[in-house]
Amino acid sequence: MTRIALIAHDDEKPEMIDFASEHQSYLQDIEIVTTGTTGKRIEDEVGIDVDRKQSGPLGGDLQIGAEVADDKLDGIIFLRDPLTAQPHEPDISALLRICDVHDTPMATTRKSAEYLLTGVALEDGVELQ
Ligand SMILES: O=C(CO)COP(=O)(O)O
Repeated sequence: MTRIALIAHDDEKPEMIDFASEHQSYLQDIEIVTTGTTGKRIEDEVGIDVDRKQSGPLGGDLQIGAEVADDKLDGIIFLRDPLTAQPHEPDISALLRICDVHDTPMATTRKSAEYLLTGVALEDGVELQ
């Protein structure tokens, strides 16, 4: 089963909700893992079930990184806020690094997220509109 992670920093959460709503019909058919607050908002506002880990500052990025280390993820969409310092920056760096180590695709902007999801869906034989 295809499994992807969705993560967004606070300023980027509206963008993530918009993205998840646009692709709701595909996302509801695959497994989604999220950090805590991102996942709560996706569940409440988009209406798809997700596997919610801890909030980012409490270790959620590391929990998702552990899945990458186990090669459980087909991709990560991580809409990062490039203009705000995060208290858990070391965890974020660790997640980026482990994605590089395992060649797990990561998209950090809306447009790259569209490309990533299009590619992942194609591997499932699904053409996103
Ligand atoms: O901080 C985050 C990723 O680094 C996101 O965490 P939340 O989804 O809990 O806000």
